[in-house]
Amino acid sequence: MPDHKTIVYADFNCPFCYVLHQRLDNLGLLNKVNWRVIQHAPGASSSSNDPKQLDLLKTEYQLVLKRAPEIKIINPNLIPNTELANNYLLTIMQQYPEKTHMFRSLAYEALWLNNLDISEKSILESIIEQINIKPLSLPQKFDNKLDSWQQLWFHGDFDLRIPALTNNRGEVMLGLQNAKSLNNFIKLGIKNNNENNNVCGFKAKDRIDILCLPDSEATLISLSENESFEMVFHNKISELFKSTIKHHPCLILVESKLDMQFSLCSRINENQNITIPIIYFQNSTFESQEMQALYMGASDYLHFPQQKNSFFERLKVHVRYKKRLDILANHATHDPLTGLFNRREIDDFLERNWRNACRYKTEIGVLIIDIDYFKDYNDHYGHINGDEALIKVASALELSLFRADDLVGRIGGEEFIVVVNQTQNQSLLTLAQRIHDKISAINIPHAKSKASKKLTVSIGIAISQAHADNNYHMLLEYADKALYFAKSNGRNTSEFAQLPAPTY
Ligand SMILES: Nc1nc2c(ncn2[C@@H]2O[C@H](COP(=O)(O)OP(=O)(O)OP(=O)(O)O)[C@@H](O)[C@H]2O)c(=O)[nH]1
Repeated sequence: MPDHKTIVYADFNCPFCYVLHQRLDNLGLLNKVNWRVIQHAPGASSSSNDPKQLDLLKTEYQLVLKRAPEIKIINPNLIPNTELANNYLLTIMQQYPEKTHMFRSLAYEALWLNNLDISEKSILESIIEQINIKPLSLPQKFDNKLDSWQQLWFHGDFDLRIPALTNNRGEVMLGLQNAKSLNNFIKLGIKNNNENNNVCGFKAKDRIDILCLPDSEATLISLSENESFEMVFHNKISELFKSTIKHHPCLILVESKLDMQFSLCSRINENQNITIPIIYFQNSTFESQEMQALYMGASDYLHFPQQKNSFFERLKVHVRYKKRLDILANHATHDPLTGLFNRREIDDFLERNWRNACRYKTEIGVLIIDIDYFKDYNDHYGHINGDEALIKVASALELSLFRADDLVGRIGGEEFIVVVNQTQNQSLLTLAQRIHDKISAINIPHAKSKASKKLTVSIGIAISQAHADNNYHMLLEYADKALYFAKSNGRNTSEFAQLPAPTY
């Protein structure tokens, strides 16, 4: 039988998550769960020793002492940002899977027993050294995997709480549970929710990236004392733009004097993946440029002197709408089972990239990946295990891609697609082989397959120089034909099709 593990969403900097981790370890249940690290305060750019947050942490710490007296824990004097630690963990999961558990335990203990700041590279490297791993270079691509876990947690039924446990029937158990509840949920799939108030109350601060003059900065800081925003100030438009791409703040705030042409609006709005409200403000009573700003794509234009008192409330309204929009956008573009892009988003992506490739006369490649004998798999193991296999295949596909601008999506049923820009025949063949290898490595038994004892896929590959003569639908047709040949040739293999060269 394929294993169907419980998924745990947790952060390194949450005391309930640490204690749950240790409790599962004591119960011998850690190998029965998939531990997915997320950031409970994803906007926070650095570690924090803000007294209010530390007070909250102290309350949580005292609760943990009562609820888990068997676990050793101290109350650290800072709340580390966990982005880097998460990246290390994911890299180790991929490159040294057998050491994942050791790294995770030591990183947790560094913070919760030794009061070490695990946002520091040197601390993480010393942990790596302890477990005999050479210094790691962190591949950029893994950010996407962390993002997808973050999104699955964010849009799941977890009420934005951690630790959150979920099984493959979609049942959810929140908080630090006692041993009996954990055993029941993880081993038997029975849910009792005894301690569901033991969740991390550490609330994410919404990040705002701001470009303004020093006077305005001082006033904003003084006005924002009780606000739940993390404000990150910049001196230059280029810096603000780079930071936006990297951190995806909830909102961008710009003093209109510093971007008189509203150039930031065009730069941000050109990039269709970014849906961040841009708010301009003026800190003077000079003539307002409101009309022009709104025309250029700003979400609002505020007059600081007159609207000082309601300034932050107005920003909060924009953030609230942005969050609602993000949730809807996620539903519209992602497949709910695997978290991959859905058919609609794949079509949009192909359309956009085809146009670009026509302009630059580059080649686009697609791989259509279809699981072999999946009907027999479902019939033999049941639909729930079938769903779990689809999730694992999706994850293997994501991990097969190395370039940030490649796309992987679920076309429907047991069929997936990978789209690769600026590519060549040989690179696509190499990628297809990597996918076969990754699927083989996840090792899902398939007793009813005639191709192998394990679950396998067939892949149809097509490549074309993008040109006004052809279009991406033709590319998909060719990939489909190639897939048909791969199926006819015994499955668990790839076939290649090249579209005819353009005629002019
Ligand atoms: N568990 C599960 N099964 C699905 C899902 N979507 C489609 N399927 C199943 O996927 C199977 C696809 O079967 P077929 O199209 O006959 O293909 P196949 O059995 O994989 O055979 P070949 O592709 O020829 O190797 C069907 O049984 C569908 O019910 C899903 O979301 N979850």
